[in-house]
Amino acid sequence: MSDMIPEVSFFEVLRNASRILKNPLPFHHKNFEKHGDIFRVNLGFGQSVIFTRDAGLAKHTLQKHHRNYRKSELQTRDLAKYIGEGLLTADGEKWLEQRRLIQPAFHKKKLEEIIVTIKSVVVAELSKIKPNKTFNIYPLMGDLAFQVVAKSLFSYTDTKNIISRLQYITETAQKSLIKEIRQPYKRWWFHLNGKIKGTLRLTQEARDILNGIIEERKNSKEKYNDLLDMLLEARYEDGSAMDNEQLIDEILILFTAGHETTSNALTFTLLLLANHPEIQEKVYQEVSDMFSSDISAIEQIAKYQYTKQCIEESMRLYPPAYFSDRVAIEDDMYKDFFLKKGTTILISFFEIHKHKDLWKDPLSFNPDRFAPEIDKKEYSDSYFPFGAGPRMCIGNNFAMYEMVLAISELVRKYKITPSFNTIEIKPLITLKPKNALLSLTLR
Ligand code: HEM
Repeated sequence: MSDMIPEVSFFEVLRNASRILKNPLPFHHKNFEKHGDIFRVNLGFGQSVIFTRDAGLAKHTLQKHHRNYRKSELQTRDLAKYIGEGLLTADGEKWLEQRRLIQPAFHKKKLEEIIVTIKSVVVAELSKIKPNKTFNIYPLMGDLAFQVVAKSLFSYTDTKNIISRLQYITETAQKSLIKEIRQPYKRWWFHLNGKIKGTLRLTQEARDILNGIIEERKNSKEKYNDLLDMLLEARYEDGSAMDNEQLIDEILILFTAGHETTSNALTFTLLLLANHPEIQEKVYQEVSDMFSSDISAIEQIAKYQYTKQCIEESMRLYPPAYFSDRVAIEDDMYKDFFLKKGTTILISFFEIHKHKDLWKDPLSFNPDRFAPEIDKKEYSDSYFPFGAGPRMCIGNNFAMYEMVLAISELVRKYKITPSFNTIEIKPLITLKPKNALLSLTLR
């Protein structure tokens, strides 16, 4: 039976191999333009992957027919190697059990309890800015995002050096993983030269550090109302709590899932605001007006609507999680397309977010697309910065709170000017900014 899906030959893949390794996005785009919104890439040796920028197929796999799909081994087994089997990397029953257990800690009402911590970390990190100098803002946003997750978890642990060490280990493990995924043919060499062993040693060190923090907290009579307390108090249906090993897996997952994505989104938003002074001015009007009445962090988040729209529009143009994948568990149909059991579908959020049939003037930065008077239905089926369906990002509200606070604090204090020509991207596991050179002058 023909599945009706046009195919990109293995020869084409080989011919473009070095370009794909550097940056696969232009190859994807060229093929979407040539073949339409769904095509198959032949990877040789009987292997193939379906690529899609069909928003309907994205919804089909992630939401409407999600029971017929699981994540690929790349997103589960490979990623779990260093960060363990937690929410992001687990599948099936284990995932569902963990999601039910952890979801309440990320509920908006619960997050309000840690918002003061988030804001104080944002303010402390931004105080490190040296004004009137051109510098790369990306590392600062990386530190900010890591500190926010870490302090939300362990608000009152004396952890300054410990947190830096955990950040170093998380980032090193991520870099090793990218190397292994991008150069699978060199895996034997990474084993031989001790790179893989070295990374595993580092992640074991992180696990030992976290075990110490958890034990200390369990033995303490104090209540801190931070994420760690919430995770320690969470109970499975049978009344039991997570054991230390599972808790450590989940903490490492929160570090990994919550830090690079957020720092990418923050950086891209700042680059776009630098390039669009009139939009930056509108954000400044919003945040400087409100601040005169010295409102609380939670009120800031509610009121800084235009700031939020800028972040949403930035994640449309530069979605930090720029793709996801799913594998069909059983044969399935989508429209006239046959999706055979075992087929891997790679969903390009990057392409969906810029599809000319879905967005007007798709390449322009226009935060008004997300204005409150616009009916959400107009874009909700074509906009996936946090994914969709039951596996949608658990930290979406957390991330939005953090980003609104960071962008508003920054724009209120500084005028942002660009020291780059065009915004360049580095598509790795997440979509990273390449040249985040900015100059910040005190207002
Ligand atoms: C701008 C920031 C963020 C973006 C763009 C983002 C994006 C995403 C996306 C697209 C997914 C779904 C992946 C899929 O279905 O294949 C996801 C899942 C997840 N995210 Fe986020 N995320 C962000 C911030 C955060 C934060 C701050 C946390 C936690 C503190 C977090 C924790 C998670 C977890 C645990 C999952 C797995 C959920 C599950 O499978 O049940 N993320 N994220």
